[in-house]
Amino acid sequence: MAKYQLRQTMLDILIRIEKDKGFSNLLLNHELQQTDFNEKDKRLLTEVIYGTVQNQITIDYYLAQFMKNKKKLDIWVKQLLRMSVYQMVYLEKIPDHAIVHESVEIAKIRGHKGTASFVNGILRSMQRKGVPDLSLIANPIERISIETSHPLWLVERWAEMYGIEKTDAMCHENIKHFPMSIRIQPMKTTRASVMMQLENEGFEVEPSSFSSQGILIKKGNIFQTTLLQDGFVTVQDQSSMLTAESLQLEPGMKVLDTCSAPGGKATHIAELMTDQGDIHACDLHQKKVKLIEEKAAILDLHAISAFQGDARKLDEKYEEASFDRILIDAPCSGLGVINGKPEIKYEKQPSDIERLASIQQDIIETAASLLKPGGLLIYSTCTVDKMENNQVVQTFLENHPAFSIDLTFKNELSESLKQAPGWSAEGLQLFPQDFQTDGFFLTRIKRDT
Ligand SMILES: C[S@@+](CC[C@H](N)C(=O)[O-])C[C@H]1O[C@@H](n2cnc3c(N)ncnc32)[C@H](O)[C@@H]1O
Repeated sequence: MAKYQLRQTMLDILIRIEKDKGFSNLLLNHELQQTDFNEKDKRLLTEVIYGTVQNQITIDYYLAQFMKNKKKLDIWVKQLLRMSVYQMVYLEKIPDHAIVHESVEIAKIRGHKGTASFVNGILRSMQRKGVPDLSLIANPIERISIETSHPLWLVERWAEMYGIEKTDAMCHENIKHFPMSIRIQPMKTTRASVMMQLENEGFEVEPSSFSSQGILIKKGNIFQTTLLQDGFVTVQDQSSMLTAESLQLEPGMKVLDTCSAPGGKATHIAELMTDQGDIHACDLHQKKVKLIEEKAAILDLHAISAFQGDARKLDEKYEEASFDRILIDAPCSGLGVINGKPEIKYEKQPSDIERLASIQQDIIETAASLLKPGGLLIYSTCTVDKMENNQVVQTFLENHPAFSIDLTFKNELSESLKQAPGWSAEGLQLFPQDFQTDGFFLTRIKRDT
């Protein structure tokens, strides 16, 4: 193995995340499959990559205190400094002198003596002087932004929409470690037997209160079992399980899933219909249609037919009032999944939210016409933003008196969800801090006539 291989790999991944705007989880999974690092090193690699990206604004604030000359750094130098600071400030297990030594050696290999001494100077002064106390930042918006590494515009936007306290809690939750959740395939196994198997293998698990198929994994790595590849379980955030759970599905129904890839919710729909019925799963991108098919195949589900299509034009493919149930799990800014995909918070701009809200509006306008009278439609997103959630739904209802919000789905949920703080006249906004799930919005709409 080449010298400093682990840190060099960390650095290469961080450079790619910044250059290619790649998703850290995808790049990391790919890398972990390629390398022959031992489990301990793989864990450290994961921790440093996520931690460095997750805390980037905080780290840059720390670094700025030690860089007199504000010259623009090469990407690799910037990322090397960031990952070194992450390890020095956030990880206790590695001594600072070892981190500084390795970083300086890597700087010598990748750059020249001058770069190495620049890196050495900054890291040694930080080691000597320590980092500034962020709680002393007087402006609360700025403090939250720097403490939790969320861009200022986003903190301002959330504070305006949800108040400063909720925003503070949400931003802090977004940088914590969340337990993962899985959904069992109930036609192949039971929740009790999967939980028992996992416990026997040393996992810590808990039943989910969101779905009778859900299991929370508090400790253990599900990817090291054969349960996923054998199609007994699939990974799904608990919040997402609420969509199919709230559709009042029955075997034999005709269902449309307008934005379906990679098929997490379509397969849940099929399971709740005991794989009997007609599930039309649409996605805009042909290559993603394959993902839906693969997920259905692995879970042994056959009632789903996946196809490429634009949800804004589905009225050209189907007659009005064709479906008993419709799910619109709309493309969105993803500001609810910052915890697992931290780069989202740096990449999204207010203009993206406006653009997406307009697409969401077009999708709901078209898809709703395909719902039968008496039928139910779920509109959901994995974002926390009123423009993409409450406003899209409100505008739709204003223009379509034949539809109304059916908040009775609240009564079908668990006691804890009934008490969720995010209920409004438009539906349920889950905040990450409420149940340690993705930030997620859903509502149920009924076609009355
Ligand atoms: C939030 S994801 C869906 C996740 C999926 N429902 C699941 O549970 O696995 C949104 C999906 O909408 C797709 N999409 C974006 N614009 C679309 C459009 N105009 N019509 C149909 N699908 C679209 C994206 O390709 C993406 O796969």
